[in-house]
Amino acid sequence: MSQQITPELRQWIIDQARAGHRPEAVVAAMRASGWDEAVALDALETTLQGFMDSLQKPAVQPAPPALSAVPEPDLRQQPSIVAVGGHEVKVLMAMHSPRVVVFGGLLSEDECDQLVELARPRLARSETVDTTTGGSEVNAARTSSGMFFSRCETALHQRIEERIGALVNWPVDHGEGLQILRYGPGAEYRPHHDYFDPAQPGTPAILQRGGQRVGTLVMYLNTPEQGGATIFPDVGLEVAPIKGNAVFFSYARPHPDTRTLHGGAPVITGEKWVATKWLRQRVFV
Ligand SMILES: O=C(O)CCC(=O)C(=O)O
Ligand SMILES: [Fe+2]
Repeated sequence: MSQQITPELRQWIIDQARAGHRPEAVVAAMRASGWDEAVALDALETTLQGFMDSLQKPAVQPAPPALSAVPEPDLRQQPSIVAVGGHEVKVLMAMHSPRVVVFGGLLSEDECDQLVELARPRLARSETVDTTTGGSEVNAARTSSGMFFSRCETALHQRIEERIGALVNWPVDHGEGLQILRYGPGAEYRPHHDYFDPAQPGTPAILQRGGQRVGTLVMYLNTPEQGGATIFPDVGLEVAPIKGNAVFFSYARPHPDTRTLHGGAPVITGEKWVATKWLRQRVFV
Protein backbone atom coordinates (compact mmCIF):
# COMPACT_ATOMS: atom_id res chain seq x y z
CA MET A 1 0.00 0.00 0.00
CA SER A 2 1.39 3.44 -0.92
CA GLN A 3 1.84 5.84 1.96
CA GLN A 4 -0.22 9.01 1.56
CA ILE A 5 0.99 12.40 2.76
CA THR A 6 -2.27 13.61 4.30
CA PRO A 7 -3.02 17.18 5.47
CA GLU A 8 -2.83 15.84 9.04
CA LEU A 9 0.68 14.51 8.43
CA ARG A 10 1.75 17.84 6.92
CA GLN A 11 0.43 19.69 9.95
CA TRP A 12 2.19 17.25 12.30
CA ILE A 13 5.50 17.84 10.42
CA ILE A 14 5.07 21.64 10.66
CA ASP A 15 4.27 21.33 14.38
CA GLN A 16 7.45 19.26 14.95
CA ALA A 17 9.56 21.85 13.12
CA ARG A 18 7.94 24.67 15.08
CA ALA A 19 8.64 22.83 18.33
CA GLY A 20 12.36 22.83 17.40
CA HIS A 21 12.78 19.14 16.54
CA ARG A 22 15.58 18.52 14.04
CA PRO A 23 14.65 16.91 10.65
CA GLU A 24 16.58 13.69 11.54
CA ALA A 25 14.48 13.32 14.70
CA VAL A 26 11.25 13.87 12.76
CA VAL A 27 12.24 11.25 10.15
CA ALA A 28 13.22 8.84 12.93
CA ALA A 29 9.84 9.32 14.59
CA MET A 30 8.08 8.67 11.29
CA ARG A 31 10.14 5.51 10.65
CA ALA A 32 9.35 4.29 14.17
CA SER A 33 5.65 4.55 13.35
CA GLY A 34 6.04 2.53 10.14
CA TRP A 35 6.88 5.08 7.44
CA ASP A 36 9.27 4.17 4.67
CA GLU A 37 12.40 6.37 4.97
CA ALA A 38 12.26 7.71 1.38
CA VAL A 39 8.59 8.63 1.75
CA ALA A 40 9.26 10.27 5.13
CA LEU A 41 12.12 12.37 3.71
CA ASP A 42 10.02 13.40 0.72
CA ALA A 43 7.08 14.36 2.94
CA LEU A 44 9.37 16.42 5.15
CA GLU A 45 10.98 18.23 2.25
CA THR A 46 7.83 19.11 0.31
CA THR A 47 5.89 20.09 3.43
CA LEU A 48 8.59 22.35 4.84
CA GLN A 49 9.30 23.94 1.44
CA GLY A 50 5.60 24.77 1.00
CA PHE A 51 5.53 26.14 4.54
CA MET A 52 8.57 28.41 3.93
CA ASP A 53 7.02 29.66 0.65
CA SER A 54 3.79 30.54 2.46
CA LEU A 55 5.78 32.56 5.02
CA GLN A 56 7.42 34.61 2.28
CA LYS A 57 4.19 35.49 0.45
CA PRO A 58 2.61 38.67 1.84
CA ALA A 59 -0.60 37.69 3.61
CA VAL A 60 -2.49 40.59 1.98
CA GLN A 61 -2.14 41.26 -1.75
CA PRO A 62 -2.06 44.98 -2.71
CA ALA A 63 -5.66 46.09 -3.18
CA PRO A 64 -6.78 46.89 -6.75
CA PRO A 65 -8.08 50.45 -7.21
CA ALA A 66 -11.48 50.99 -5.58
CA LEU A 67 -14.66 50.58 -7.62
CA SER A 68 -16.44 53.75 -8.69
CA ALA A 69 -20.07 54.35 -9.58
CA VAL A 70 -20.50 54.20 -13.35
CA PRO A 71 -22.98 55.51 -15.91
CA GLU A 72 -25.47 52.77 -16.83
CA PRO A 73 -28.54 52.67 -19.06
CA ASP A 74 -31.66 51.29 -17.40
CA LEU A 75 -32.09 47.97 -19.20
CA ARG A 76 -33.55 46.03 -16.26
CA GLN A 77 -36.86 45.44 -18.07
CA GLN A 78 -34.97 44.44 -21.23
CA PRO A 79 -36.46 47.17 -23.41
CA SER A 80 -35.80 46.97 -27.16
CA ILE A 81 -36.27 50.73 -27.41
CA VAL A 82 -35.52 53.36 -24.76
CA ALA A 83 -37.30 56.73 -24.97
CA VAL A 84 -35.06 59.61 -23.92
CA GLY A 85 -36.35 63.18 -24.17
CA GLY A 86 -38.92 62.21 -26.81
CA HIS A 87 -36.26 60.42 -28.90
CA GLU A 88 -36.38 56.65 -29.39
CA VAL A 89 -33.07 54.80 -29.09
CA LYS A 90 -32.79 51.11 -30.02
CA VAL A 91 -30.86 48.65 -27.85
CA LEU A 92 -29.01 46.49 -30.39
CA MET A 93 -26.60 44.52 -28.21
CA ALA A 94 -25.57 44.38 -24.56
CA MET A 95 -22.86 42.45 -22.73
CA HIS A 96 -21.82 42.46 -19.11
CA SER A 97 -18.06 41.90 -19.02
CA PRO A 98 -16.88 44.20 -20.40
CA ARG A 99 -19.96 46.34 -19.93
CA VAL A 100 -20.79 47.27 -23.52
CA VAL A 101 -24.12 48.38 -24.99
CA VAL A 102 -24.65 49.16 -28.68
CA PHE A 103 -27.41 51.67 -29.43
CA GLY A 104 -29.21 52.25 -32.71
CA GLY A 105 -30.48 55.64 -33.83
CA LEU A 106 -29.04 57.62 -30.93
CA LEU A 107 -28.42 60.55 -33.30
CA SER A 108 -30.55 61.52 -36.29
CA GLU A 109 -28.95 61.76 -39.73
CA ASP A 110 -29.31 65.51 -39.54
CA GLU A 111 -27.62 65.75 -36.13
CA CYS A 112 -24.69 63.67 -37.46
CA ASP A 113 -24.31 65.94 -40.51
CA GLN A 114 -24.46 69.09 -38.42
CA LEU A 115 -21.75 67.87 -36.02
CA VAL A 116 -19.49 67.00 -38.97
CA GLU A 117 -19.95 70.40 -40.61
CA LEU A 118 -19.37 72.29 -37.35
CA ALA A 119 -16.20 70.25 -36.68
CA ARG A 120 -14.70 70.17 -40.20
CA PRO A 121 -13.12 73.66 -40.21
CA ARG A 122 -11.66 73.09 -36.74
CA LEU A 123 -9.91 69.73 -37.30
CA ALA A 124 -6.25 69.21 -36.48
CA ARG A 125 -4.11 66.06 -36.26
CA SER A 126 -5.38 64.29 -33.14
CA GLU A 127 -3.71 64.87 -29.85
CA THR A 128 -4.09 62.59 -26.86
CA VAL A 129 -3.67 63.60 -23.25
CA ASP A 130 -0.04 62.99 -22.29
CA THR A 131 -0.12 61.28 -18.92
CA THR A 132 3.56 61.90 -18.28
CA THR A 133 3.11 65.67 -18.24
CA GLY A 134 -0.66 66.22 -18.14
CA GLY A 135 -0.38 68.16 -21.44
CA SER A 136 -1.37 66.88 -24.88
CA GLU A 137 0.73 65.48 -27.68
CA VAL A 138 0.44 64.16 -31.23
CA ASN A 139 0.30 60.37 -30.94
CA ALA A 140 1.44 57.94 -33.64
CA ALA A 141 -1.10 55.36 -32.45
CA ARG A 142 -3.90 57.66 -33.48
CA THR A 143 -3.73 58.62 -37.13
CA SER A 144 -7.05 60.46 -37.20
CA SER A 145 -7.60 64.20 -36.99
CA GLY A 146 -9.84 65.67 -34.36
CA MET A 147 -11.16 68.53 -32.27
CA PHE A 148 -13.04 69.14 -29.04
CA PHE A 149 -16.25 71.11 -28.68
CA SER A 150 -16.85 72.69 -25.32
CA ARG A 151 -19.69 71.26 -23.27
CA CYS A 152 -23.12 72.51 -24.43
CA GLU A 153 -21.38 74.72 -27.01
CA THR A 154 -24.57 75.19 -29.08
CA ALA A 155 -28.23 74.23 -28.63
CA LEU A 156 -27.50 71.15 -30.79
CA HIS A 157 -24.71 70.04 -28.45
CA GLN A 158 -26.85 70.67 -25.42
CA ARG A 159 -29.73 68.60 -26.82
CA ILE A 160 -27.40 65.69 -27.61
CA GLU A 161 -25.63 65.87 -24.26
CA GLU A 162 -28.93 65.88 -22.38
CA ARG A 163 -30.08 62.85 -24.38
CA ILE A 164 -26.85 61.01 -23.50
CA GLY A 165 -27.18 61.97 -19.82
CA ALA A 166 -30.74 60.62 -19.69
CA LEU A 167 -29.75 57.46 -21.59
CA VAL A 168 -26.89 56.44 -19.30
CA ASN A 169 -28.15 58.12 -16.11
CA TRP A 170 -25.19 60.42 -15.66
CA PRO A 171 -25.25 64.19 -15.03
CA VAL A 172 -24.43 66.33 -18.08
CA ASP A 173 -21.89 68.34 -16.06
CA HIS A 174 -19.90 65.11 -15.37
CA GLY A 175 -19.12 64.84 -19.09
CA GLU A 176 -16.27 66.23 -21.17
CA GLY A 177 -17.19 68.23 -24.27
CA LEU A 178 -17.80 66.14 -27.41
CA GLN A 179 -14.67 65.10 -29.26
CA ILE A 180 -14.90 64.68 -33.04
CA LEU A 181 -12.49 62.39 -34.91
CA ARG A 182 -12.12 61.98 -38.67
CA TYR A 183 -10.27 58.93 -40.02
CA GLY A 184 -9.24 58.77 -43.71
CA PRO A 185 -8.33 55.52 -45.51
CA GLY A 186 -5.67 53.64 -43.51
CA ALA A 187 -6.22 55.71 -40.38
CA GLU A 188 -6.81 53.88 -37.10
CA TYR A 189 -6.77 54.27 -33.35
CA ARG A 190 -4.77 51.42 -31.85
CA PRO A 191 -6.19 49.55 -28.84
CA HIS A 192 -6.04 51.56 -25.62
CA HIS A 193 -7.97 52.18 -22.42
CA ASP A 194 -9.81 55.47 -22.00
CA TYR A 195 -9.11 55.81 -18.25
CA PHE A 196 -5.99 57.61 -17.13
CA ASP A 197 -3.23 55.24 -15.98
CA PRO A 198 -2.84 55.74 -12.20
CA ALA A 199 0.87 54.84 -12.49
CA GLN A 200 1.64 57.81 -14.75
CA PRO A 201 3.07 60.93 -13.06
CA GLY A 202 0.78 63.34 -14.95
CA THR A 203 -2.44 61.56 -13.93
CA PRO A 204 -3.10 63.37 -10.60
CA ALA A 205 -3.16 66.73 -12.44
CA ILE A 206 -5.63 65.36 -15.02
CA LEU A 207 -7.88 63.92 -12.31
CA GLN A 208 -8.30 67.35 -10.70
CA ARG A 209 -10.64 68.34 -13.53
CA GLY A 210 -13.37 65.82 -12.62
CA GLY A 211 -11.81 62.58 -11.46
CA GLN A 212 -11.37 59.49 -13.60
CA ARG A 213 -13.15 58.68 -16.81
CA VAL A 214 -15.66 55.92 -15.99
CA GLY A 215 -17.59 55.62 -19.24
CA THR A 216 -17.29 56.26 -22.98
CA LEU A 217 -19.87 56.70 -25.72
CA VAL A 218 -18.57 56.58 -29.30
CA MET A 219 -21.20 57.84 -31.78
CA TYR A 220 -20.84 57.16 -35.49
CA LEU A 221 -21.45 60.25 -37.60
CA ASN A 222 -21.26 58.46 -40.96
CA THR A 223 -21.01 54.90 -42.32
CA PRO A 224 -17.56 54.16 -43.78
CA GLU A 225 -17.67 51.97 -46.89
CA GLN A 226 -15.25 49.38 -45.48
CA GLY A 227 -13.37 49.01 -42.21
CA GLY A 228 -13.39 51.30 -39.17
CA ALA A 229 -15.14 49.03 -36.65
CA THR A 230 -14.69 49.73 -32.96
CA ILE A 231 -12.86 46.67 -31.68
CA PHE A 232 -12.55 45.18 -28.16
CA PRO A 233 -9.58 42.77 -28.50
CA ASP A 234 -9.96 41.23 -25.00
CA VAL A 235 -13.29 39.71 -26.01
CA GLY A 236 -13.07 39.63 -29.82
CA LEU A 237 -15.93 42.08 -30.27
CA GLU A 238 -16.28 44.32 -33.35
CA VAL A 239 -18.94 47.00 -33.48
CA ALA A 240 -19.86 48.10 -37.00
CA PRO A 241 -19.77 51.87 -37.49
CA ILE A 242 -23.27 52.77 -38.72
CA LYS A 243 -24.35 56.40 -38.96
CA GLY A 244 -26.43 57.46 -35.94
CA ASN A 245 -25.55 54.34 -33.89
CA ALA A 246 -23.27 54.38 -30.85
CA VAL A 247 -21.27 52.05 -28.63
CA PHE A 248 -21.25 52.66 -24.87
CA PHE A 249 -18.86 51.06 -22.39
CA SER A 250 -18.06 51.66 -18.73
CA TYR A 251 -15.18 50.85 -16.39
CA ALA A 252 -15.58 51.06 -12.62
CA ARG A 253 -11.86 51.25 -12.00
CA PRO A 254 -8.80 52.22 -14.02
CA HIS A 255 -7.70 48.63 -14.48
CA PRO A 256 -7.35 46.25 -17.46
CA ASP A 257 -9.57 43.75 -15.61
CA THR A 258 -12.50 45.88 -16.83
CA ARG A 259 -11.70 44.33 -20.25
CA THR A 260 -12.41 47.69 -21.91
CA LEU A 261 -9.33 47.66 -24.13
CA HIS A 262 -10.64 49.01 -27.44
CA GLY A 263 -9.59 50.74 -30.63
CA GLY A 264 -10.73 51.97 -34.00
CA ALA A 265 -9.76 49.43 -36.71
CA PRO A 266 -8.20 50.91 -39.85
CA VAL A 267 -10.59 52.44 -42.33
CA ILE A 268 -10.20 50.58 -45.65
CA THR A 269 -12.34 52.67 -48.00
CA GLY A 270 -14.16 55.90 -47.40
CA GLU A 271 -13.78 57.95 -44.26
CA LYS A 272 -15.03 57.53 -40.71
CA TRP A 273 -16.32 60.27 -38.44
CA VAL A 274 -17.12 59.72 -34.76
CA ALA A 275 -18.14 61.87 -31.80
CA THR A 276 -16.80 60.59 -28.46
CA LYS A 277 -18.34 61.51 -25.12
CA TRP A 278 -16.26 60.72 -22.03
CA LEU A 279 -17.97 60.59 -18.67
CA ARG A 280 -16.11 61.52 -15.49
CA GLN A 281 -16.62 60.62 -11.83
CA ARG A 282 -17.38 64.23 -10.85
CA VAL A 283 -18.19 67.63 -12.35
CA PHE A 284 -15.78 68.21 -15.25
CA VAL A 285 -14.38 71.74 -15.18
O1 LIG B 1 -13.03 55.35 -33.44
C1 LIG B 1 -13.40 54.46 -32.66
O2 LIG B 1 -14.11 53.53 -33.04
C2 LIG B 1 -12.91 54.47 -31.24
C3 LIG B 1 -12.63 55.86 -30.73
C4 LIG B 1 -12.00 55.85 -29.37
O3 LIG B 1 -11.57 54.86 -28.86
C5 LIG B 1 -11.91 57.09 -28.58
O4 LIG B 1 -12.30 58.15 -29.07
O5 LIG B 1 -11.42 57.00 -27.43
FE1 LIG C 1 -11.00 55.20 -26.74
